[in-house]
Amino acid sequence: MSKTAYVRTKPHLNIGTMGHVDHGKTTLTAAITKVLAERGSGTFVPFDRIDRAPEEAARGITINIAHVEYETDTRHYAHVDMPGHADYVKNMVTGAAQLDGAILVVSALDGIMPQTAEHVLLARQVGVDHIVVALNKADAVDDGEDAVLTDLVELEVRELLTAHGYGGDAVPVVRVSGLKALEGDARWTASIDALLDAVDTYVPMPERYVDAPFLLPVENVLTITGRGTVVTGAVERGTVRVGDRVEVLGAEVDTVVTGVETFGKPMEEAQAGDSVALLLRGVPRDAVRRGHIVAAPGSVVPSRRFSAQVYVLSTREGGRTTPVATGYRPQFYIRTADVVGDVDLGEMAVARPGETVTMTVELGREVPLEPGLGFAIREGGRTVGAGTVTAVV
Ligand SMILES: Nc1nc2c(ncn2[C@@H]2O[C@H](COP(=O)(O)OP(=O)(O)OP(=O)(O)O)[C@@H](O)[C@H]2O)c(=O)[nH]1
Ligand SMILES: [Mg+2]
Repeated sequence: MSKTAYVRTKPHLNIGTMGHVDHGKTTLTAAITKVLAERGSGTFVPFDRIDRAPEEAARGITINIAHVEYETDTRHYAHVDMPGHADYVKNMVTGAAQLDGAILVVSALDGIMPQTAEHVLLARQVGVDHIVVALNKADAVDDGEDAVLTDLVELEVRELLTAHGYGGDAVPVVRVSGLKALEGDARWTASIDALLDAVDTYVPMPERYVDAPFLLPVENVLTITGRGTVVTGAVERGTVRVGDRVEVLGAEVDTVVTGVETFGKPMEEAQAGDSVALLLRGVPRDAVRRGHIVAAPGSVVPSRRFSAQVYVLSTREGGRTTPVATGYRPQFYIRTADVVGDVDLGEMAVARPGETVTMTVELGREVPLEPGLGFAIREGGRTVGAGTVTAVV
């Protein structure tokens, strides 16, 4: 089994598609890989390979986010295709947490829909600072009367972005057709080129904390027969190499990294921002779970209590219809972890939908926490709040 090693020749960024169900995220993702494959940089990943990641078929585990990789002239990208269904927001939260930028896909035919707004809100909350808009299905609107409607959709999207602090006037909005580009239509292939140019220029290279102690939140755990247990995820900070000692917080095991890969290619050193798979020596498959943290030994201390600033989603945004009070016990999505927590609102006592409040939270188990860390609050399968840790108590 000879595998070509990953050679770092261009800066690496993590981006992804998000947006309402059926607005064309997966089609656009496939189209991007096709257009770039034809330029000679990357492999075409057809639609049905994105919606159904090979891992999902082979192992019967649910990987609700599909990763593809591609290169433009200046950058190497890992791209996640976010599912649009409300049920999958949890995956969006954990997937979006590692995004340096996002492509918001909005159908020019339908305009802003509830999940368009929900994804923008979540993106803001998990720290995605740059959004480029793909006004998709532009092929299906004719150049006459419909053009006015498309202008209105564009205006509406810019307003939505501004309302969430994205400076909507400056955001690139590119009219594209993923479907026609996939069919090889020259006009629409050019629209994908324009979209990629917008991503290349508008999404800046983020600061990578490569000198900090290594930390990787575990997204998935797999077993490779004959090799051992593999964890996957994005390196949040630091670097890791084969032979490095690490600890798995949550599993409370110390181990050694015996393999580092990205997109199936072995790499000498993974660094902050890379999506990787780590082979861990002698760790039983069922000892490690999504939500655990692989870190440089002794570099993080998990805790249970923190104070936070939280925005309680309004009813219109899909949030609760009634206020929350002290004693409220929802699920907290922190990095890739999903932990129950007790809310104490102090003197405020209640928080109404649409309000921003401070609260103290006591989690059901310890997780690594630090000021500035973003999280989502979910209840009965929907997002009801989004917050930021202000202090670890
Ligand atoms: N006319 C037209 N139809 C499109 C375009 N892109 C996607 N579609 C169609 O829209 C439908 C949804 O496309 P998908 O790519 O599956 O949408 P999605 O956003 O990934 O959907 P979910 O993953 O289910 O949220 C399909 O029938 C596509 O063929 C486009 O550019 N033009
Ligand atoms: Mg899809």
